[in-house]
Amino acid sequence: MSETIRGKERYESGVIPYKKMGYWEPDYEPKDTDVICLFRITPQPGVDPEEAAAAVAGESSTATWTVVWTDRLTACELYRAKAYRVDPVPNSEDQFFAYIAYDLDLFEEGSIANLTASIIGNVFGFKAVKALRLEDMRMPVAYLKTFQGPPTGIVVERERLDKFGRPLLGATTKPKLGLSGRNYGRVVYEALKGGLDFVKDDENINSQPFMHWRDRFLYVMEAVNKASAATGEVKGHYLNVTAATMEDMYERAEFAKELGSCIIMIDLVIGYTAIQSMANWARKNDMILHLHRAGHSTYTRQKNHGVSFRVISKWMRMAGVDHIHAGTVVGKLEGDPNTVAGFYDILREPYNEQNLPHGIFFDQDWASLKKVMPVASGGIHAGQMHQLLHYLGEDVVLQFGGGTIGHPDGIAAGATANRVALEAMIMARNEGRDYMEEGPDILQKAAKDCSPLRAALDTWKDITFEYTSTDTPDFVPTATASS
Ligand SMILES: O=C(COP(=O)(O)O)[C@H](O)[C@H](O)COP(=O)(O)O
Ligand SMILES: [Mg+2]
Repeated sequence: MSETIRGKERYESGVIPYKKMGYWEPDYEPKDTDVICLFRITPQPGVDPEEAAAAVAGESSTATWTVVWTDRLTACELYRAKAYRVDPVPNSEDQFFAYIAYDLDLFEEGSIANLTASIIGNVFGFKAVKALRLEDMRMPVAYLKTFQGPPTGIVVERERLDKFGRPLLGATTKPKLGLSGRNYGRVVYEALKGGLDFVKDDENINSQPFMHWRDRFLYVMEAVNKASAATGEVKGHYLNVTAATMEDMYERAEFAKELGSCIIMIDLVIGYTAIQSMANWARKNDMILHLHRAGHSTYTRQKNHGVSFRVISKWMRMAGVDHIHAGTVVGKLEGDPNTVAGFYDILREPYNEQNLPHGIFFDQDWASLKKVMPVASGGIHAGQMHQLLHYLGEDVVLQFGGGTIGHPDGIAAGATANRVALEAMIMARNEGRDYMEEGPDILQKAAKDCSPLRAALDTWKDITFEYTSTDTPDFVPTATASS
């Protein structure tokens, strides 16, 4: 008992050994081949920020709580992570940005599981810190080259779909649970026939008693094929293959392929290794891989603790997904314009320059890894089309679940409203008009010739989910990041 209290007192009085053990090196110059992490650290009261940073460096690399003689049997100077810089977080009393560099030799090639077991393995429960958030990472090109990245990428996806120059349109089938296979297929057919490019399963649709997965796949693909024939366009439905085991997921993915689907879907909750395995499968089978970020808010939402979604975006581009849900700005789920723009930059750019307002702390060369198509989904509707195009750009899937299936005149009308609104906005953009400023007028004009759009605008006119101050980053980043 007395030992435990002494241990706690050591933390509270700031006497923790990691700095002395060599995990704090203010003169360290990170190498091009180092992995660099930026942590937001809230040290326990009384713990010196440099000590806390050294503790995080230690526990996320080689250290334990005391000196071990076996260190001397290793190249410990090389393998120790180095905390080399600590800056106070502007406008905060007790938070610090800590920069930590890790040698490339600490990580197995091409394994997100191995990377994360170090970087987020133990440190988040560490007594030396009250809270800890992984804000950003700089991946060295040498390390990125050991990952294969997205199986398809934005360019090839557009070529396969034969759709260019506009965002793609999708919808999540609703209600989330309960439809039988045949009714489910009807929703899919109507939405595709009405003008959408994709429909998708919801994150929690797998193989429940009301609709087993094979029924879902059969009815959905019948709907996709009929809609393609009726419209002359390539159509798709993200068949969610998420299941309890890899064997089940492979079986479902194979069946999707056999039925001619161009895309399958997985949920983030299946885990990093399972995602990488499904990416390999998609690569071998010429399949687009859609990822729903189910579960991420449990660790991405709090601004002082957890992992930023920009880091998850990086890991997923490396692991290899083609689509990832990345926020809407104007929809029902949290995300301010700048932070969401940062996620989209990470997914779509070949090279990210440091952009502190977007939350991007490091220059990042993506080493030719393909681009991931961001998916905007959650509480969006046709009346927001100008805002969606303005905030999210052209390489994005705009996905309207309630905003298609909740249309008063039915699902096909909901889909048509979205397609007409999008095409009106794209035409305005192509004519060089300020579609953000003129957006509402452009939509009203288009609605004169399109009664489904008229009904959509009348139904959802007032609904915009404004972002609130709690969703904005709680710092104005002024510190210059080094890389
Ligand atoms: O079912 C929906 C949206 O339905 P609706 O369009 O009816 O709101 C998706 O699961 C969420 O968008 C996920 O959120 P995110 O995309 O932020 O991960
Ligand atoms: Mg959903």
